[in-house]
Amino acid sequence: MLPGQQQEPPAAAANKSNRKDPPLIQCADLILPWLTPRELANISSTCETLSQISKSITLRRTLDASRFLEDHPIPFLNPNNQHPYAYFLYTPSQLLPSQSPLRQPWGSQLDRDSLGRHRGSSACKLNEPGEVLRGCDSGPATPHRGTGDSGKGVGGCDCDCEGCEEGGTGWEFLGVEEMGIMTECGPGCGCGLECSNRLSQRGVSVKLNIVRDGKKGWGLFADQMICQGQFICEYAGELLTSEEARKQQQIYDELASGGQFSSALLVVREHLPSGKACLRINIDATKTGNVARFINHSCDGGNLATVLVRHTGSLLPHLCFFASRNIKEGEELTFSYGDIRVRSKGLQCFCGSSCCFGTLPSENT
Ligand SMILES: C[S@@+](CC[C@H](N)C(=O)[O-])C[C@H]1O[C@@H](n2cnc3c(N)ncnc32)[C@H](O)[C@@H]1O
Repeated sequence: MLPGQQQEPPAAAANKSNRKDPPLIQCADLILPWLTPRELANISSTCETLSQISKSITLRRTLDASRFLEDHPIPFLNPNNQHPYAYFLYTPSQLLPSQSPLRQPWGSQLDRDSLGRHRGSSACKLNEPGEVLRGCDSGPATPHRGTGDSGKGVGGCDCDCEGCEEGGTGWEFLGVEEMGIMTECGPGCGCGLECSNRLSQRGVSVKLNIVRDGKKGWGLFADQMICQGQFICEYAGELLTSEEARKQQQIYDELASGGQFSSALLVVREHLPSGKACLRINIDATKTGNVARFINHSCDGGNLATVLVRHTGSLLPHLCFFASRNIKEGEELTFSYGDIRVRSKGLQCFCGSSCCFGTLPSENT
């Protein structure tokens, strides 16, 4: 049971006593979820009612980082309670910066009712870059849903592409430092999200939580037993050009030098057999991302394998995490951020593995 889960939310208590409040106060529970933690703190200091509503919003934010966009709530667990949650905007999949919302409601009483249980229902969901937030008002986001009675394909769809007939291609794990590669059905296929060859596009289905550590900050943990090969999540965030990534990295490095700041900009290079990089993808989950932004580094490679998943008919691959071995409930999910350390005074590594290098990997972006 999560802290405070059985208590009456302060907003409910506040609502009871609020019936005669001015309309602005009555609307506060609709407006305040759009605010950042700093804005919430400022508004809390103006009156007791707004303070109570802010507290209930904070509580609801701690209960689900995913805003009901994934199958299960992904709570923040923080024993010392000084940092109840990390603030960021949520996207279940990668998107272009121009598609990234400026604000997003989080912690509203209405979230569960209005967004649905998870993104497979009537939730707003994101798809390929250029096709954002489909399904907000129009029900399930499966534009090519099959009839299921044609006898073709799997999972009840009528797509006849090779991937569907094979019922998923699986992934090939190439080793800790090498990336697996996998192809799924995508916009170029006739099938919908229910197709069994679109596993990673249905979002996070394993139970996870986000735990605060005094040295590493937040980390992503398994809240159930996870079997080797199971899909965990995509690394979702804003897709940057390499020039944008370099500029952002400089800004993040400056902020990190002041302490209390964690960036989540990941540079993925796909290599040719010759060893030359042939594709570079920059995914920045610092402002907008999903729970993968909380995955910490481990020098021993951790328990996650990174796999580049291509969707048929889509140009850019998606970086996804799969369990590289069986993972016990309560274990932290980690992977290796790389093996290059260009900065002499890199950030100290607290992975705790026997082969710990002492500093976190760092590359020139
Ligand atoms: C992608 S974020 C991971 C989530 C982060 N811990 C947070 O609180 O948001 C990467 C940052 O986490 C921290 N981190 C990740 N792995 C670490 C490790 N093994 N030791 C120390 N800090 C780590 C570093 O600050 C790094 O820049």
